[in-house]
Amino acid sequence: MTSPLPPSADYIIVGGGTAGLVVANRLSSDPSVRVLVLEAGPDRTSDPQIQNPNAWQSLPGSDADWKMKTVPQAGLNNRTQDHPAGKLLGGSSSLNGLVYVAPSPAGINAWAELGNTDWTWERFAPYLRKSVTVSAPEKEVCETVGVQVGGGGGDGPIQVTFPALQERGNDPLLRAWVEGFKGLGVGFTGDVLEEGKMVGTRAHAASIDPVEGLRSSACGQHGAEAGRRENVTVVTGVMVRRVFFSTVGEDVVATGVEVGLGVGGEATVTADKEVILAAGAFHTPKLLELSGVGDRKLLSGLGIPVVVENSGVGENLQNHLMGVLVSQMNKIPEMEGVTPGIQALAFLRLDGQEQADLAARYLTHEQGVEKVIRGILKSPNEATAFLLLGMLPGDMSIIVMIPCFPASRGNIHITSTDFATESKFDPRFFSHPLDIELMARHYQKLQQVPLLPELQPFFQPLAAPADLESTKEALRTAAAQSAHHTCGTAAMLPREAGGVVDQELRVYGTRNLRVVDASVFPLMPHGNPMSVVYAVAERAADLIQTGK
Ligand SMILES: Cc1cc2nc3c(=O)[nH]c(=O)nc-3n(C[C@H](O)[C@H](O)[C@H](O)COP(=O)(O)OP(=O)(O)OC[C@H]3O[C@@H](n4cnc5c(N)ncnc54)[C@H](O)[C@@H]3O)c2cc1C
Repeated sequence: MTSPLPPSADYIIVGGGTAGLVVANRLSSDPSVRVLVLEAGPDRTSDPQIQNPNAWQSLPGSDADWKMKTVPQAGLNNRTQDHPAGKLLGGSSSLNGLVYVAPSPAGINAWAELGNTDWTWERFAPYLRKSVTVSAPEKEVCETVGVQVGGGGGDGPIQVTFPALQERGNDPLLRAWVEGFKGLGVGFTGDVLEEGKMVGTRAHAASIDPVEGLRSSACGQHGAEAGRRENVTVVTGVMVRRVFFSTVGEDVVATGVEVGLGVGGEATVTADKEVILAAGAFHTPKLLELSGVGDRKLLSGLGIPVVVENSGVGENLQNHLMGVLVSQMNKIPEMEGVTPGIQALAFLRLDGQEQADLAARYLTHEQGVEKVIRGILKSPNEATAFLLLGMLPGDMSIIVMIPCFPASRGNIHITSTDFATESKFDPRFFSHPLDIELMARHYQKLQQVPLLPELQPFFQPLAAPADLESTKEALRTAAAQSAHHTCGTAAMLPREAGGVVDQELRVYGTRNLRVVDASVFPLMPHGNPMSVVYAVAERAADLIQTGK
Protein backbone atom coordinates (compact mmCIF):
# COMPACT_ATOMS: atom_id res chain seq x y z
CA MET A 1 0.00 0.00 0.00
CA THR A 2 2.33 2.76 -1.14
CA SER A 3 1.96 5.40 -3.86
CA PRO A 4 3.90 8.24 -5.48
CA LEU A 5 3.90 11.51 -3.56
CA PRO A 6 1.16 13.88 -4.77
CA PRO A 7 1.81 17.65 -4.81
CA SER A 8 -1.16 18.44 -2.56
CA ALA A 9 -4.03 17.04 -0.49
CA ASP A 10 -6.88 18.43 1.57
CA TYR A 11 -5.63 16.70 4.71
CA ILE A 12 -2.00 15.71 5.22
CA ILE A 13 -1.63 13.16 8.01
CA VAL A 14 1.94 12.91 9.29
CA GLY A 15 2.50 9.37 10.58
CA GLY A 16 0.54 6.32 9.45
CA GLY A 17 0.47 4.85 12.93
CA THR A 18 -2.22 3.91 15.43
CA ALA A 19 -3.96 7.29 15.47
CA GLY A 20 -3.02 8.44 11.96
CA LEU A 21 -4.71 5.54 10.18
CA VAL A 22 -7.93 5.88 12.22
CA VAL A 23 -8.17 9.52 11.18
CA ALA A 24 -7.30 8.70 7.56
CA ASN A 25 -10.00 6.05 7.42
CA ARG A 26 -12.72 8.18 8.98
CA LEU A 27 -11.94 11.37 7.02
CA SER A 28 -11.77 9.54 3.70
CA SER A 29 -15.28 8.10 4.17
CA ASP A 30 -16.24 11.45 2.59
CA PRO A 31 -15.32 10.90 -1.08
CA SER A 32 -15.06 14.63 -1.72
CA VAL A 33 -11.88 15.07 0.35
CA ARG A 34 -8.35 14.01 -0.59
CA VAL A 35 -6.40 12.45 2.27
CA LEU A 36 -2.65 11.88 2.22
CA VAL A 37 -0.82 9.73 4.80
CA LEU A 38 2.95 10.11 5.04
CA GLU A 39 4.67 7.30 6.95
CA ALA A 40 8.38 7.00 7.66
CA GLY A 41 8.45 3.21 7.87
CA PRO A 42 7.50 0.46 5.40
CA ASP A 43 4.18 -1.29 4.86
CA ARG A 44 4.43 -4.73 6.47
CA THR A 45 0.71 -5.27 6.91
CA SER A 46 0.74 -8.81 5.52
CA ASP A 47 4.07 -9.85 7.10
CA PRO A 48 3.42 -12.96 9.27
CA GLN A 49 5.84 -11.64 11.88
CA ILE A 50 3.59 -8.61 12.37
CA GLN A 51 0.36 -10.54 12.15
CA ASN A 52 1.28 -13.35 14.54
CA PRO A 53 0.30 -12.20 18.04
CA ASN A 54 2.90 -14.49 19.59
CA ALA A 55 5.80 -13.03 17.57
CA TRP A 56 5.61 -9.48 18.91
CA GLN A 57 8.60 -9.79 21.23
CA SER A 58 10.90 -10.19 18.22
CA LEU A 59 9.92 -6.74 16.86
CA PRO A 60 11.33 -4.26 19.43
CA GLY A 61 14.96 -3.65 18.48
CA SER A 62 14.36 -4.66 14.85
CA ASP A 63 14.16 -2.40 11.78
CA ALA A 64 10.48 -1.83 12.63
CA ASP A 65 11.50 0.13 15.75
CA TRP A 66 12.68 3.74 16.15
CA LYS A 67 14.80 2.42 19.08
CA MET A 68 14.39 5.37 21.42
CA LYS A 69 16.68 5.55 24.45
CA THR A 70 16.39 7.70 27.55
CA VAL A 71 19.20 9.77 28.97
CA PRO A 72 20.59 8.29 32.24
CA GLN A 73 17.81 8.41 34.82
CA ALA A 74 18.85 9.82 38.20
CA GLY A 75 15.88 8.07 39.83
CA LEU A 76 17.01 4.73 38.38
CA ASN A 77 20.56 4.92 39.66
CA ASN A 78 21.63 6.52 36.35
CA ARG A 79 20.42 3.62 34.28
CA THR A 80 19.23 4.37 30.72
CA GLN A 81 16.12 2.70 29.35
CA ASP A 82 15.33 1.48 25.86
CA HIS A 83 11.91 2.45 24.56
CA PRO A 84 10.66 0.93 21.30
CA ALA A 85 8.22 2.77 19.01
CA GLY A 86 6.78 1.40 15.78
CA LYS A 87 8.43 2.62 12.59
CA LEU A 88 6.13 1.01 10.07
CA LEU A 89 2.60 1.39 8.75
CA GLY A 90 0.32 0.91 11.74
CA GLY A 91 2.97 2.43 14.00
CA SER A 92 3.16 0.97 17.48
CA SER A 93 -0.14 -0.89 16.97
CA SER A 94 1.83 -3.13 14.59
CA LEU A 95 4.50 -4.14 17.11
CA ASN A 96 2.89 -3.72 20.51
CA GLY A 97 2.04 -6.39 23.07
CA LEU A 98 -1.68 -6.36 22.10
CA VAL A 99 -2.90 -5.95 25.70
CA TYR A 100 -6.28 -4.24 25.61
CA VAL A 101 -7.25 -2.26 28.71
CA ALA A 102 -10.00 0.35 28.50
CA PRO A 103 -9.33 3.50 30.52
CA SER A 104 -10.81 4.13 33.93
CA PRO A 105 -13.69 6.66 33.88
CA ALA A 106 -12.01 8.56 36.72
CA GLY A 107 -8.81 8.76 34.67
CA ILE A 108 -10.70 10.35 31.77
CA ASN A 109 -12.79 12.62 34.00
CA ALA A 110 -9.45 13.88 35.30
CA TRP A 111 -8.84 15.29 31.80
CA ALA A 112 -11.92 17.46 32.30
CA GLU A 113 -10.79 18.43 35.81
CA LEU A 114 -7.47 19.54 34.35
CA GLY A 115 -9.32 22.09 32.23
CA ASN A 116 -10.69 20.13 29.25
CA THR A 117 -14.32 20.45 30.24
CA ASP A 118 -15.52 18.78 27.03
CA TRP A 119 -13.49 15.61 27.65
CA THR A 120 -15.53 13.87 30.32
CA TRP A 121 -15.98 10.10 30.43
CA GLU A 122 -19.54 10.60 29.20
CA ARG A 123 -18.30 12.38 26.06
CA PHE A 124 -15.37 9.98 25.59
CA ALA A 125 -17.07 6.58 26.06
CA PRO A 126 -19.04 6.59 22.75
CA TYR A 127 -15.72 6.89 20.88
CA LEU A 128 -14.25 4.01 22.85
CA ARG A 129 -17.18 1.84 21.75
CA LYS A 130 -16.90 3.13 18.18
CA SER A 131 -13.25 2.08 18.07
CA VAL A 132 -13.49 -1.64 19.03
CA THR A 133 -15.55 -4.77 18.95
CA VAL A 134 -15.02 -7.03 21.96
CA SER A 135 -16.01 -10.65 21.34
CA ALA A 136 -16.82 -12.38 24.60
CA PRO A 137 -16.61 -16.16 25.09
CA GLU A 138 -19.65 -18.14 26.28
CA LYS A 139 -21.48 -16.84 29.34
CA GLU A 140 -20.40 -19.73 31.56
CA VAL A 141 -16.71 -19.09 30.86
CA CYS A 142 -17.17 -15.34 31.41
CA GLU A 143 -18.69 -15.93 34.80
CA THR A 144 -15.82 -18.03 36.07
CA VAL A 145 -13.00 -15.70 35.01
CA GLY A 146 -14.48 -12.25 35.52
CA VAL A 147 -15.27 -11.21 31.97
CA GLN A 148 -18.19 -8.83 31.51
CA VAL A 149 -18.93 -7.41 28.10
CA GLY A 150 -22.03 -5.25 28.23
CA GLY A 151 -23.48 -2.77 25.77
CA GLY A 152 -22.76 -5.02 22.79
CA GLY A 153 -19.00 -4.84 23.31
CA GLY A 154 -18.61 -1.90 20.92
CA ASP A 155 -18.96 -1.96 17.14
CA GLY A 156 -15.63 -0.69 15.85
CA PRO A 157 -12.99 -2.02 13.46
CA ILE A 158 -10.41 -3.08 16.07
CA GLN A 159 -11.14 -6.61 17.25
CA VAL A 160 -10.60 -7.67 20.86
CA THR A 161 -10.73 -11.23 22.18
CA PHE A 162 -9.67 -13.25 25.22
CA PRO A 163 -6.86 -15.50 23.96
CA ALA A 164 -6.21 -17.37 27.21
CA LEU A 165 -9.81 -18.57 27.31
CA GLN A 166 -9.46 -20.38 24.03
CA GLU A 167 -7.21 -23.08 25.52
CA ARG A 168 -8.68 -25.27 28.23
CA GLY A 169 -5.17 -25.95 29.53
CA ASN A 170 -5.14 -22.45 31.03
CA ASP A 171 -8.14 -23.15 33.25
CA PRO A 172 -6.33 -24.35 36.39
CA LEU A 173 -4.07 -21.31 36.58
CA LEU A 174 -6.85 -18.85 35.73
CA ARG A 175 -9.12 -20.29 38.39
CA ALA A 176 -6.34 -20.26 40.99
CA TRP A 177 -5.65 -16.60 40.14
CA VAL A 178 -9.31 -15.72 40.63
CA GLU A 179 -9.61 -17.73 43.86
CA GLY A 180 -6.30 -16.44 45.23
CA PHE A 181 -7.42 -12.83 44.92
CA LYS A 182 -10.92 -13.63 46.18
CA GLY A 183 -9.19 -14.82 49.34
CA LEU A 184 -7.73 -11.31 49.64
CA GLY A 185 -11.17 -9.76 49.21
CA VAL A 186 -10.59 -8.83 45.55
CA GLY A 187 -13.45 -9.86 43.25
CA PHE A 188 -13.93 -9.30 39.52
CA THR A 189 -13.55 -6.01 37.68
CA GLY A 190 -16.56 -4.47 35.95
CA ASP A 191 -17.41 -4.37 32.26
CA VAL A 192 -14.43 -4.51 29.89
CA LEU A 193 -15.42 -1.30 28.10
CA GLU A 194 -17.30 0.51 30.82
CA GLU A 195 -15.08 -0.42 33.75
CA GLY A 196 -17.65 0.56 36.35
CA LYS A 197 -15.69 -1.42 38.94
CA MET A 198 -11.99 -0.88 38.51
CA VAL A 199 -10.48 -2.99 41.27
CA GLY A 200 -10.56 -6.72 40.60
CA THR A 201 -9.32 -9.57 38.44
CA ARG A 202 -10.28 -10.69 34.96
CA ALA A 203 -8.99 -12.70 32.03
CA HIS A 204 -6.60 -11.00 29.61
CA ALA A 205 -8.12 -9.20 26.60
CA ALA A 206 -6.04 -8.60 23.46
CA SER A 207 -6.35 -6.90 20.09
CA ILE A 208 -6.65 -10.17 18.19
CA ASP A 209 -9.15 -11.04 15.47
CA PRO A 210 -11.48 -13.75 16.87
CA VAL A 211 -11.82 -15.56 13.54
CA GLU A 212 -8.32 -15.48 12.09
CA GLY A 213 -6.40 -15.32 15.37
CA LEU A 214 -4.19 -12.55 13.91
CA ARG A 215 -3.17 -9.13 15.27
CA SER A 216 -5.92 -6.57 14.84
CA SER A 217 -4.14 -3.29 14.19
CA ALA A 218 -4.52 0.17 12.74
CA CYS A 219 -2.99 -0.95 9.43
CA GLY A 220 -4.85 -4.28 9.21
CA GLN A 221 -8.22 -2.62 9.90
CA HIS A 222 -8.24 1.15 9.22
CA GLY A 223 -5.32 1.18 6.78
CA ALA A 224 -6.81 -1.63 4.71
CA GLU A 225 -10.22 0.04 4.57
CA ALA A 226 -8.84 3.48 3.72
CA GLY A 227 -6.41 2.00 1.19
CA ARG A 228 -9.30 0.74 -0.94
CA ARG A 229 -10.57 4.27 -1.50
CA GLU A 230 -9.51 6.41 -4.43
CA ASN A 231 -9.39 9.58 -2.37
CA VAL A 232 -6.65 8.23 -0.06
CA THR A 233 -2.94 8.17 -0.84
CA VAL A 234 -0.60 6.35 1.53
CA VAL A 235 3.11 6.96 0.97
CA THR A 236 5.52 4.88 3.05
CA GLY A 237 9.28 5.25 3.52
CA VAL A 238 9.16 9.06 3.61
CA MET A 239 10.18 11.26 6.51
CA VAL A 240 8.31 14.49 7.19
CA ARG A 241 10.90 17.00 8.40
CA ARG A 242 8.81 20.05 9.17
CA VAL A 243 5.54 21.86 8.71
CA PHE A 244 5.40 25.10 6.70
CA PHE A 245 3.33 28.05 7.84
CA SER A 246 2.12 31.34 6.46
CA THR A 247 0.42 34.20 8.25
CA VAL A 248 -3.07 35.23 7.21
CA GLY A 249 -4.08 38.35 9.15
CA GLU A 250 -3.52 37.39 12.78
CA ASP A 251 -3.65 33.65 12.04
CA VAL A 252 -0.81 31.20 11.61
CA VAL A 253 -1.83 28.77 8.89
CA ALA A 254 -0.14 25.41 8.17
CA THR A 255 0.34 25.34 4.41
CA GLY A 256 2.13 22.04 3.90
CA VAL A 257 5.09 19.86 4.84
CA GLU A 258 8.67 19.20 3.79
CA VAL A 259 9.26 15.53 3.07
CA GLY A 260 12.59 13.72 2.97
CA LEU A 261 12.35 11.02 0.30
CA GLY A 262 13.62 7.50 0.93
CA VAL A 263 15.62 7.59 -2.31
CA GLY A 264 17.26 10.89 -1.34
CA GLY A 265 16.20 14.45 -2.01
CA GLU A 266 13.15 16.20 -0.72
CA ALA A 267 9.73 17.44 -1.77
CA THR A 268 7.04 19.81 -0.58
CA VAL A 269 3.38 18.85 -0.30
CA THR A 270 0.66 21.48 0.09
CA ALA A 271 -2.26 21.10 2.50
CA ASP A 272 -5.47 22.68 1.26
CA LYS A 273 -7.35 22.16 4.54
CA GLU A 274 -5.30 20.86 7.49
CA VAL A 275 -2.02 19.31 8.57
CA ILE A 276 -2.64 16.57 11.15
CA LEU A 277 0.27 15.39 13.30
CA ALA A 278 0.07 11.69 14.24
CA ALA A 279 3.80 10.95 14.51
CA GLY A 280 3.56 9.65 18.09
CA ALA A 281 4.70 11.02 21.45
CA PHE A 282 8.38 11.15 20.43
CA HIS A 283 8.17 12.63 16.96
CA THR A 284 5.15 14.93 17.12
CA PRO A 285 6.87 17.34 19.57
CA LYS A 286 10.04 17.02 17.50
CA LEU A 287 8.19 18.11 14.35
CA LEU A 288 6.56 20.99 16.21
CA GLU A 289 9.93 22.23 17.45
CA LEU A 290 11.65 21.79 14.08
CA SER A 291 8.78 23.78 12.54
CA GLY A 292 9.14 26.71 14.96
CA VAL A 293 6.48 25.83 17.54
CA GLY A 294 8.08 25.56 20.95
CA ASP A 295 10.12 27.23 23.63
CA ARG A 296 11.63 30.50 22.37
CA LYS A 297 14.98 30.02 24.08
CA LEU A 298 15.40 26.46 22.79
CA LEU A 299 14.40 27.33 19.22
CA SER A 300 16.42 30.55 19.04
CA GLY A 301 19.48 28.74 20.39
CA LEU A 302 19.25 26.36 17.43
CA GLY A 303 18.57 29.16 14.93
CA ILE A 304 14.97 28.07 14.26
CA PRO A 305 12.63 31.03 13.61
CA VAL A 306 9.83 31.05 16.22
CA VAL A 307 6.39 30.74 14.64
CA VAL A 308 4.40 30.08 17.81
CA GLU A 309 6.01 30.44 21.20
CA ASN A 310 4.95 27.64 23.54
CA SER A 311 7.23 26.21 26.21
CA GLY A 312 4.78 23.33 26.82
CA VAL A 313 5.90 21.50 23.65
CA GLY A 314 7.80 18.34 24.63
CA GLU A 315 6.94 18.74 28.34
CA ASN A 316 4.40 16.78 30.44
CA LEU A 317 5.98 13.48 29.27
CA GLN A 318 4.53 10.54 31.18
CA ASN A 319 5.27 6.87 31.20
CA HIS A 320 4.57 3.83 33.32
CA LEU A 321 7.31 1.94 35.09
CA MET A 322 7.01 -1.79 35.57
CA GLY A 323 8.41 -4.31 38.02
CA VAL A 324 8.74 -7.86 36.78
CA LEU A 325 8.74 -11.11 38.76
CA VAL A 326 9.94 -14.12 36.79
CA SER A 327 9.64 -17.57 38.33
CA GLN A 328 9.99 -21.21 37.41
CA MET A 329 6.66 -23.03 37.29
CA ASN A 330 5.95 -26.49 38.61
CA LYS A 331 4.85 -29.12 36.10
CA ILE A 332 1.04 -29.19 36.03
CA PRO A 333 -0.14 -32.04 33.77
CA GLU A 334 -3.31 -30.21 32.55
CA MET A 335 -1.16 -27.25 31.46
CA GLU A 336 1.17 -29.22 29.19
CA GLY A 337 1.48 -27.57 25.77
CA VAL A 338 -0.29 -24.32 26.70
CA THR A 339 0.68 -21.43 24.38
CA PRO A 340 2.86 -18.89 26.23
CA GLY A 341 1.36 -15.44 26.67
CA ILE A 342 -0.57 -13.26 29.06
CA GLN A 343 -3.37 -14.98 30.95
CA ALA A 344 -4.99 -12.71 33.47
CA LEU A 345 -4.97 -9.26 35.04
CA ALA A 346 -5.54 -7.90 38.54
CA PHE A 347 -6.21 -4.23 39.31
CA LEU A 348 -5.26 -3.50 42.91
CA ARG A 349 -4.93 -0.81 45.52
CA LEU A 350 -3.10 -0.61 48.80
CA ASP A 351 -4.90 -0.43 52.09
CA GLY A 352 -7.21 2.65 51.99
CA GLN A 353 -5.59 4.37 54.97
CA GLU A 354 -2.09 3.72 53.59
CA GLN A 355 -3.07 5.36 50.27
CA ALA A 356 -4.77 8.28 51.99
CA ASP A 357 -1.63 8.84 54.10
CA LEU A 358 0.62 8.74 51.03
CA ALA A 359 -1.68 11.18 49.22
CA ALA A 360 -1.69 13.58 52.18
CA ARG A 361 2.08 13.38 52.47
CA TYR A 362 3.13 13.66 48.84
CA LEU A 363 0.27 15.32 46.94
CA THR A 364 -0.08 18.71 48.54
CA HIS A 365 -0.87 20.98 45.57
CA GLU A 366 -4.43 22.20 45.40
CA GLN A 367 -4.43 22.28 41.60
CA GLY A 368 -3.33 20.34 38.55
CA VAL A 369 -1.93 16.84 38.42
CA GLU A 370 -1.37 16.43 42.15
CA LYS A 371 -4.99 17.31 42.84
CA VAL A 372 -6.41 14.82 40.34
CA ILE A 373 -4.07 12.00 41.37
CA ARG A 374 -4.94 12.63 45.01
CA GLY A 375 -8.63 12.24 44.15
CA ILE A 376 -7.93 8.97 42.33
CA LEU A 377 -5.82 7.60 45.21
CA LYS A 378 -8.57 8.31 47.69
CA SER A 379 -11.34 6.68 45.63
CA PRO A 380 -11.98 3.08 46.79
CA ASN A 381 -13.07 2.22 43.24
CA GLU A 382 -9.73 3.08 41.62
CA ALA A 383 -6.71 0.80 41.24
CA THR A 384 -3.24 2.19 41.90
CA ALA A 385 -1.38 -0.68 40.22
CA PHE A 386 -2.21 -3.59 38.00
CA LEU A 387 -0.68 -7.01 37.46
CA LEU A 388 -0.39 -9.05 34.29
CA LEU A 389 0.15 -12.77 34.73
CA GLY A 390 1.89 -14.44 31.81
CA MET A 391 3.45 -17.74 30.82
CA LEU A 392 6.83 -17.83 29.13
CA PRO A 393 8.38 -20.67 27.13
CA GLY A 394 10.24 -23.27 29.19
CA ASP A 395 7.73 -23.51 32.07
CA MET A 396 8.53 -20.02 33.24
CA SER A 397 5.99 -17.49 34.44
CA ILE A 398 6.04 -13.74 34.63
CA ILE A 399 3.99 -11.32 36.71
CA VAL A 400 4.35 -7.69 35.66
CA MET A 401 3.30 -4.94 38.08
CA ILE A 402 2.59 -1.44 36.74
CA PRO A 403 1.66 1.48 39.03
CA CYS A 404 -1.29 3.24 37.35
CA PHE A 405 -0.92 7.01 37.66
CA PRO A 406 2.70 8.17 37.99
CA ALA A 407 3.15 11.74 39.24
CA SER A 408 6.63 12.23 37.72
CA ARG A 409 6.80 14.33 34.56
CA GLY A 410 9.61 14.30 32.04
CA ASN A 411 10.34 15.89 28.70
CA ILE A 412 11.69 15.40 25.20
CA HIS A 413 13.37 18.14 23.15
CA ILE A 414 15.37 18.52 19.97
CA THR A 415 19.10 19.19 20.19
CA SER A 416 19.69 19.80 16.48
CA THR A 417 17.87 21.11 13.41
CA ASP A 418 18.43 17.78 11.66
CA PHE A 419 15.43 15.42 11.88
CA ALA A 420 17.83 12.47 11.81
CA THR A 421 19.25 13.42 15.23
CA GLU A 422 17.04 11.88 17.91
CA SER A 423 15.72 14.22 20.60
CA LYS A 424 16.94 14.23 24.19
CA PHE A 425 14.44 11.92 25.92
CA ASP A 426 14.20 12.32 29.68
CA PRO A 427 11.20 10.69 31.44
CA ARG A 428 12.59 11.75 34.88
CA PHE A 429 11.40 8.49 36.42
CA PHE A 430 10.86 8.66 40.20
CA SER A 431 11.43 12.43 40.16
CA HIS A 432 8.16 12.75 42.11
CA PRO A 433 8.65 11.16 45.54
CA LEU A 434 5.19 9.53 45.54
CA ASP A 435 6.11 7.20 42.68
CA ILE A 436 8.83 5.20 44.44
CA GLU A 437 6.74 4.97 47.63
CA LEU A 438 3.74 3.55 45.78
CA MET A 439 5.75 1.28 43.53
CA ALA A 440 7.81 -0.19 46.38
CA ARG A 441 4.68 -1.03 48.38
CA HIS A 442 3.02 -2.63 45.37
CA TYR A 443 6.23 -4.51 44.57
CA GLN A 444 6.22 -6.03 48.04
CA LYS A 445 2.62 -7.13 47.42
CA LEU A 446 3.56 -8.51 44.02
CA GLN A 447 6.16 -10.75 45.64
CA GLN A 448 3.46 -12.23 47.85
CA VAL A 449 1.20 -13.26 44.96
CA PRO A 450 2.94 -16.58 44.13
CA LEU A 451 2.78 -17.37 47.86
CA LEU A 452 -1.04 -17.22 47.96
CA PRO A 453 -2.31 -20.71 48.96
CA GLU A 454 -4.28 -21.16 45.72
CA LEU A 455 -1.29 -20.15 43.56
CA GLN A 456 1.51 -21.84 45.50
CA PRO A 457 1.14 -25.19 43.67
CA PHE A 458 2.02 -23.48 40.37
CA PHE A 459 5.23 -21.70 41.32
CA GLN A 460 8.54 -22.88 42.69
CA PRO A 461 9.42 -21.12 45.96
CA LEU A 462 10.57 -17.51 45.72
CA ALA A 463 12.38 -15.32 48.22
CA ALA A 464 10.12 -13.50 50.69
CA PRO A 465 9.63 -9.75 50.08
CA ALA A 466 12.37 -7.47 51.42
CA ASP A 467 11.70 -4.50 53.75
CA LEU A 468 10.48 -1.23 52.24
CA GLU A 469 13.79 0.62 52.03
CA SER A 470 15.60 -2.38 50.48
CA THR A 471 12.72 -2.73 48.00
CA LYS A 472 13.10 0.91 46.96
CA GLU A 473 16.81 0.37 46.46
CA ALA A 474 16.15 -2.77 44.38
CA LEU A 475 13.70 -0.83 42.18
CA ARG A 476 16.14 2.03 41.63
CA THR A 477 19.12 -0.17 40.85
CA ALA A 478 17.53 -2.88 38.71
CA ALA A 479 13.92 -3.94 39.23
CA ALA A 480 12.06 -0.91 37.85
CA GLN A 481 11.97 -0.81 34.06
CA SER A 482 10.32 1.50 31.58
CA ALA A 483 7.02 0.30 30.15
CA HIS A 484 6.41 1.35 26.55
CA HIS A 485 3.59 3.81 27.17
CA THR A 486 5.12 7.28 26.62
CA CYS A 487 2.51 9.99 26.08
CA GLY A 488 1.54 13.58 26.93
CA THR A 489 4.25 15.54 25.06
CA ALA A 490 1.88 17.93 23.25
CA ALA A 491 -0.77 17.98 25.92
CA MET A 492 -4.38 19.04 25.63
CA LEU A 493 -4.51 21.50 28.52
CA PRO A 494 -5.27 25.19 28.98
CA ARG A 495 -2.41 27.12 27.45
CA GLU A 496 -1.47 28.76 30.75
CA ALA A 497 -1.20 25.28 32.29
CA GLY A 498 1.37 24.13 29.72
CA GLY A 499 -1.08 23.06 27.02
CA VAL A 500 -0.04 22.63 23.40
CA VAL A 501 -3.44 21.80 21.88
CA ASP A 502 -6.93 23.01 22.72
CA GLN A 503 -9.98 20.82 23.25
CA GLU A 504 -10.44 20.49 19.48
CA LEU A 505 -6.86 19.20 19.37
CA ARG A 506 -5.74 22.28 17.43
CA VAL A 507 -2.24 23.56 18.19
CA TYR A 508 -2.59 26.84 20.09
CA GLY A 509 -1.80 29.84 17.92
CA THR A 510 -2.52 28.02 14.64
CA ARG A 511 -5.66 27.81 12.56
CA ASN A 512 -5.34 24.36 10.99
CA LEU A 513 -2.62 22.27 12.64
CA ARG A 514 -3.88 19.44 14.88
CA VAL A 515 -2.33 16.68 16.95
CA VAL A 516 -4.30 13.43 17.22
CA ASP A 517 -1.89 10.88 18.78
CA ALA A 518 -0.79 9.87 22.30
CA SER A 519 1.02 13.19 22.63
CA VAL A 520 -2.24 14.93 23.53
CA PHE A 521 -3.04 12.92 26.70
CA PRO A 522 -3.06 15.39 29.60
CA LEU A 523 -2.93 12.45 32.04
CA MET A 524 -1.91 8.96 31.06
CA PRO A 525 -4.57 6.24 31.44
CA HIS A 526 -4.38 3.79 34.35
CA GLY A 527 -3.49 0.90 32.03
CA ASN A 528 -2.03 0.19 28.62
CA PRO A 529 -2.73 3.20 26.40
CA MET A 530 -3.69 1.78 22.97
CA SER A 531 -7.44 1.81 23.73
CA VAL A 532 -7.26 5.53 24.51
CA VAL A 533 -5.22 6.31 21.38
CA TYR A 534 -7.89 4.67 19.22
CA ALA A 535 -10.75 6.48 20.98
CA VAL A 536 -9.04 9.90 20.90
CA ALA A 537 -8.35 9.43 17.18
CA GLU A 538 -12.00 8.55 16.57
CA ARG A 539 -13.05 11.73 18.31
CA ALA A 540 -10.40 13.75 16.48
CA ALA A 541 -11.82 12.60 13.14
CA ASP A 542 -15.27 13.64 14.29
CA LEU A 543 -14.02 17.07 15.36
CA ILE A 544 -12.32 17.60 12.00
CA GLN A 545 -15.30 16.35 9.98
CA THR A 546 -17.76 18.53 11.83
CA GLY A 547 -15.50 21.52 11.28
CA LYS A 548 -14.82 22.17 14.95
C1 LIG B 1 6.87 -2.51 22.20
C2 LIG B 1 5.57 -1.85 22.59
C3 LIG B 1 4.60 -2.59 23.25
C4 LIG B 1 3.40 -1.99 23.62
N1 LIG B 1 2.42 -2.77 24.15
C5 LIG B 1 1.19 -2.23 24.36
C6 LIG B 1 0.12 -3.07 24.74
O1 LIG B 1 0.25 -4.27 24.88
N2 LIG B 1 -1.10 -2.48 24.95
C7 LIG B 1 -1.30 -1.12 24.79
O2 LIG B 1 -2.40 -0.65 25.05
N3 LIG B 1 -0.28 -0.33 24.40
C8 LIG B 1 0.94 -0.85 24.15
N4 LIG B 1 1.94 -0.07 23.69
C9 LIG B 1 1.67 1.38 23.51
C10 LIG B 1 0.80 1.69 22.29
O3 LIG B 1 1.06 0.79 21.24
C11 LIG B 1 1.09 3.14 21.86
O4 LIG B 1 0.82 4.00 22.95
C12 LIG B 1 0.23 3.60 20.69
O5 LIG B 1 0.23 2.65 19.66
C13 LIG B 1 0.77 4.94 20.19
O6 LIG B 1 0.01 5.37 19.09
P1 LIG B 1 0.37 6.72 18.33
O7 LIG B 1 -0.58 6.86 17.23
O8 LIG B 1 0.48 7.81 19.32
O9 LIG B 1 1.85 6.50 17.77
P2 LIG B 1 2.39 5.37 16.78
O10 LIG B 1 1.40 4.27 16.65
O11 LIG B 1 3.74 5.00 17.25
O12 LIG B 1 2.44 6.09 15.37
C14 LIG B 1 3.38 7.07 15.00
C15 LIG B 1 3.71 6.86 13.54
O13 LIG B 1 4.33 8.01 13.02
C16 LIG B 1 5.43 7.62 12.20
N5 LIG B 1 6.35 8.76 12.15
C17 LIG B 1 7.06 9.30 13.16
N6 LIG B 1 7.76 10.38 12.72
C18 LIG B 1 7.47 10.52 11.40
C19 LIG B 1 7.88 11.44 10.40
N7 LIG B 1 8.71 12.44 10.68
N8 LIG B 1 7.41 11.28 9.14
C20 LIG B 1 6.56 10.27 8.84
N9 LIG B 1 6.14 9.36 9.77
C21 LIG B 1 6.58 9.49 11.03
C22 LIG B 1 5.97 6.40 12.90
O14 LIG B 1 6.79 5.63 12.07
C23 LIG B 1 4.69 5.70 13.32
O15 LIG B 1 4.19 4.86 12.33
C24 LIG B 1 3.18 -0.62 23.33
C25 LIG B 1 4.14 0.13 22.69
C26 LIG B 1 5.33 -0.47 22.30
C27 LIG B 1 6.35 0.36 21.59
